[in-house]
Amino acid sequence: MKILLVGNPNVGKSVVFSQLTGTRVISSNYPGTTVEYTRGYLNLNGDRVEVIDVPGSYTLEPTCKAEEVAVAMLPHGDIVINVVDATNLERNLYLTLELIARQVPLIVALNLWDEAQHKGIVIDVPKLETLLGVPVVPMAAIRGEGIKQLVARLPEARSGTVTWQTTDERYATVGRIVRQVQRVTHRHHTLLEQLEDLSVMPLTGFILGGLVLFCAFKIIRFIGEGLIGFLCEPLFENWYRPFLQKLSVALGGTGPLHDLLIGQLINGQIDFVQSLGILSTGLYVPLAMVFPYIVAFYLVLGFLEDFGYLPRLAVLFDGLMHRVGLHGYAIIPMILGLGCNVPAALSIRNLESHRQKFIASTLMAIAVPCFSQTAMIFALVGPHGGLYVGQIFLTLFCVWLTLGLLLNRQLAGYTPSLLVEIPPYRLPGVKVLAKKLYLRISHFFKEAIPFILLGILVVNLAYLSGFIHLLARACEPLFAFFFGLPGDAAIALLLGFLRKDVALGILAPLNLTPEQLVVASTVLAVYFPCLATFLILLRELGWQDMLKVTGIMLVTALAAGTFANLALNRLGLLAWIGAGILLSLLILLEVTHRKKEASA
Ligand SMILES: Nc1nc2c(ncn2[C@@H]2O[C@H](COP(=O)(O)OP(=O)(O)OP(=O)(O)O)[C@@H](O)[C@H]2O)c(=O)[nH]1
Ligand SMILES: [Mg+2]
Repeated sequence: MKILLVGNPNVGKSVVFSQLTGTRVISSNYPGTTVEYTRGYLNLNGDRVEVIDVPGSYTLEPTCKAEEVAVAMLPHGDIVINVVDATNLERNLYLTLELIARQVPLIVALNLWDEAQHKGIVIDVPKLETLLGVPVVPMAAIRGEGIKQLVARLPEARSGTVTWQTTDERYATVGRIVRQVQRVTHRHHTLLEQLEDLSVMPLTGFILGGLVLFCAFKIIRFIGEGLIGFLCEPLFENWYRPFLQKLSVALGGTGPLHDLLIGQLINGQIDFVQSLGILSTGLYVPLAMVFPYIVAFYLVLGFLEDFGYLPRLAVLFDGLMHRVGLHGYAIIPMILGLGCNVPAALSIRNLESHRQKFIASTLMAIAVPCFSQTAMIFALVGPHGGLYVGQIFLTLFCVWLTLGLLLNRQLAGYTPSLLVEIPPYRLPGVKVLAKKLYLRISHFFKEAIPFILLGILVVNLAYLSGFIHLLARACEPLFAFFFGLPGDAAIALLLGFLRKDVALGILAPLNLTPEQLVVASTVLAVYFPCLATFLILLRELGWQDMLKVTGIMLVTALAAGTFANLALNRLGLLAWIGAGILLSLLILLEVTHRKKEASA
């Protein structure tokens, strides 16, 4: 038997799913969190029943890929649990009536019951049951309330009894039902609701936005540095180093096996960053350099997600995003991409048109560095001064903006306006945040550690076999001319296909100047996403478009690297002034183009 969880976006389907099956999936306070269906199992009176978490959908006449997935799933379900937002009955019942028209065995889970009570919304559940002709179970899934009743009443699922003919009649029916079952009592606005208004009003919105970003950054640094200083460093230095040193001596201090496991000794010592052995650098980079910041970043992101801040950022940035051919909601893949490009690439599916998907994928893959990469940039370049780090991110932002403006001009079509449901602010529970953090960290471990070890292995083999010298010599002229980099940096680019953080780690033993580090980090960020991201984008966009995106990446990498090289090593400020003029021209063009369009 198969049970489908169907409902509007952001009504708590994934939370109900986790409660029913014990399978953890990511839930967040914005529409479009789930874009692929997820399977789990429920034990129903001794039978193993399959439960499927279906992407959110407003209607059974699909308007985007996530909705298509939802509709395609429908014929496969034996029972459909329609999760409904009790605070938003009017909008949600439209889909319920569509489901009833399909004659599927239905049961309604009236979720967010706690929030409805806070808002003074009273719903007459028995009456709703009679009017719809299907069982209705009120619940607050996040606290596990009502889940038991839902399971107990599953056998009662049946096709409903409401009927209508035209679309207009269906709207009228929804209106009639809501009038009969719902009563809203008066109450005062809460502090959170006042904050909701302030965060999208232009002036206060941007001030609050700036404040949020500033605090987010401070907190991430505080937690990240704290974890490194008090946990990771002491563990590695006091506990792991002596063990590794003994192993090194036992292996004779040199030889292929020693190089592979421990790496090169630097001044007779193991250097966790530069030795490049699987057991030294291979574990130190992910666990002591990247992991602490990943924890910090995802903690802060998880809070902002569940609080409901991200869609408000979408509203604030809608204007800017339209200039680069996207609407505000594309800020969500960009922000997710700052964590890991893989879920970001998946979330691009929520954008409506192919044009938007193409632009968003290109911008995200090229100019949004993932947090593993960012952590390594801070670790490697940071000690040389904030100005160098700033240069990398400023260059990436300029690349993002320039490329967006260009793509928006070149690609046919237009960007639809932002139609997004803004969820209410909610104070997230600690347990919910902890679960999400756990999910994302375990994803990091599954994704990162094997690839990092593989990466280090590849580097070692490349050194041992002499391949690296061949590659370096081949790349030497090109790298020296465009980027001012030694040919040896080529191995980093080669590894960037696997993981950007290891690739950056490879730069450490090359004794690059701070300027060279900046150029190399910039090129590494831009030229290609990691393999995992590439494969997802390939599936979303298809071969032809992915080939185009790859072409754009390579050209952009060449341009960005050359620019960084010129700015740092030859022209200095002049290069930035030139870039500024070019960008201003592009923006001017865009503005006049807009004005012309508006007057025409
Ligand atoms: N207060 C309250 N919050 C809830 C409840 N159920 C879910 N939430 C919150 O509502 C938000 C949306 O939950 P999700 O499970 O991601 O919603 P979804 O329907 O899967 O959303 P999509 O995957 O985007 O379609 C999250 O922030 C949840 O923590 C509930 O019963 N009460
Ligand atoms: Mg979901």
